[in-house]
Amino acid sequence: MSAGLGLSSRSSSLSENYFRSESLSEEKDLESVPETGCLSIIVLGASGDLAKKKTFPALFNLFRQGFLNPDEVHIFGYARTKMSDDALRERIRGYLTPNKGTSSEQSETLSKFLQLVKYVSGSYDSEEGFRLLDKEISEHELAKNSQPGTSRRLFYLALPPSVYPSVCKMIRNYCMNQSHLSGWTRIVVEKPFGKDLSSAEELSSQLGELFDEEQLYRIDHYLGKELVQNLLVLRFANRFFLPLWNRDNIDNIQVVFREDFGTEGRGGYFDEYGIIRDIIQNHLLQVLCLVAMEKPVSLKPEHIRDEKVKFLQSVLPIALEDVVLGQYEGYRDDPTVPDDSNTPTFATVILRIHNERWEGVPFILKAGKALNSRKAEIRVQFKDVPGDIYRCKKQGRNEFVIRLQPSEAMYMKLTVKKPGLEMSTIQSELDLSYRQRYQDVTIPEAYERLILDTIRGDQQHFVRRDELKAAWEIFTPLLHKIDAGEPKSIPYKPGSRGPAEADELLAKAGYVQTHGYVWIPPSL
Ligand SMILES: NC(=O)C1=CN([C@@H]2O[C@H](COP(=O)(O)OP(=O)(O)OC[C@H]3O[C@@H](n4cnc5c(N)ncnc54)[C@H](OP(=O)(O)O)[C@@H]3O)[C@@H](O)[C@H]2O)C=CC1
Ligand SMILES: O=C1O[C@H](COP(=O)(O)O)[C@@H](O)[C@H](O)[C@H]1O
Repeated sequence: MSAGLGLSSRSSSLSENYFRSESLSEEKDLESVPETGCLSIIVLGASGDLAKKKTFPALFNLFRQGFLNPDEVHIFGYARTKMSDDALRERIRGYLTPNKGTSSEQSETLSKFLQLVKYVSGSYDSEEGFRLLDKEISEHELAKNSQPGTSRRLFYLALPPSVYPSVCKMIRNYCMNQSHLSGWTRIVVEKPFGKDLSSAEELSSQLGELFDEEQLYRIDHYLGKELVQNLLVLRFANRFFLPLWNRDNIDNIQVVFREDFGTEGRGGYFDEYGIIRDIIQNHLLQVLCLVAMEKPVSLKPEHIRDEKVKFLQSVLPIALEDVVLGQYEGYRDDPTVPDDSNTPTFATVILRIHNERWEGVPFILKAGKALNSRKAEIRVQFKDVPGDIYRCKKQGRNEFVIRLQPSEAMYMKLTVKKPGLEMSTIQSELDLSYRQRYQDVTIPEAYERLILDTIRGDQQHFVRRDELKAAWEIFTPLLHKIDAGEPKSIPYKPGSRGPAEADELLAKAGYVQTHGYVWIPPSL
């Protein structure tokens, strides 16, 4: 097994007993603390959708790349569903992508991983189940001769947030590692973290009474995506961008999420939350913070998160004329969705920023389900060239596009001379397409990277409590209005671009769409 995530220059393997060993560790000034205890990863809600599709596959990928040492690691699934260890293994087996190699090597790796997985059944609010879980974990720790106090326990809550408080209480009361020496107990919680400011604050207080902020990892998987992780490097390690990244040069910025499928199978959950809580308030806003925040004092996680909070606090209250909501036709056919639901499955929201760098620049957040394509991207549109002697304005503006998925890429749309004898101009691009440029690199899944960060104790890519509060402060007034029935969601056809009113809002905000130019990801 090779340790090949490309994250560490010194040592990437946990078997070498270091955490926080990223190549930037000196710059980050993070201590490298040797860890000798065994590691138990407990997936609560192991019978669920996220666990099988994301959490276990991420653990398997870390295992096959050498980041989880079988001599130290044990993985426990926990849920109410009654099943055996083998039944859980069978449930997740089909979601674990084999590594390269012969088929016998592949099946050997798979079965070694599955042997690390055990299952404990119990409820989320009873002492009995958690005492049993603790017993199983402790037996594993003893079997590995882990010195008391050195073992590490990572609890991953792949559960509906309604049960977070009771589960955290049970962990606190019955399953804690005795955290002296270098051991620890860490809790990963999934979004949504609340439904609005007050519910999020209540949840934060409940969890805050049980665990220190350093023990809580609020995961937002967009922060684990390769091109999102690249944003600060791009902005602060390149001279190119420093003088351009401001209101003098940039006309507008969009962060866009599109899916070409609806809420199939998740209608009940989705109708309670809607697209703003599901995607915009968390994933897109987190991306936006990294696009727009000021340079942090250093790469220490707290310095980075301080800057994100400052940016969030400079967002002005959202005006209703800066919002367009949509709902795709057929959404209400789902039996779990009420016939009169106004829940948006599409939204365009413009944020306005009150600070020196961004005053007057609209930040357009757009997300939709059941649209004509699946993609997520950041689009930075520059102002027109003053004194345009080539009269190329009609061809479109300079844009810098960061394609988060699919086909990770960064490209700059610019005007060039059309090759040939005539002196005329066309739009073209400088293109850094990852699949072509980094052919030998497998881009890790977001969850892989974030679970590894949790094991290493690096909270940089997790949402801090004050950051969460600031994010809810921005959206709560609008969400309460939508919950009360206004503004209304405009119907749109599945497979379309969403409501035409959204494009009109973009044009009003100053976005100039380029016609006739399409970026095509290069093929190998
Ligand atoms: N699925 C996804 O793609 C994503 C999910 N998330 C978040 O991850 C978390 C888990 O999501 P997901 O796996 O889809 O959820 P599921 O609905 O599949 O729930 C996970 C498990 O929790 C238990 N459970 C379900 N409902 C309840 C309930 N009302 N009370 C107590 N236990 C319950 C069930 O286990 P049992 O009955 O066996 O105890 C179930 O298998 C959620 O917070 C979700 O928002 C975030 C991003 C993407
Ligand atoms: O958190 C969520 O994200 C997924 C989209 O994730 P991606 O990594 O595939 O872009 C979305 O489908 C889901 O509704 C939402 O809860």
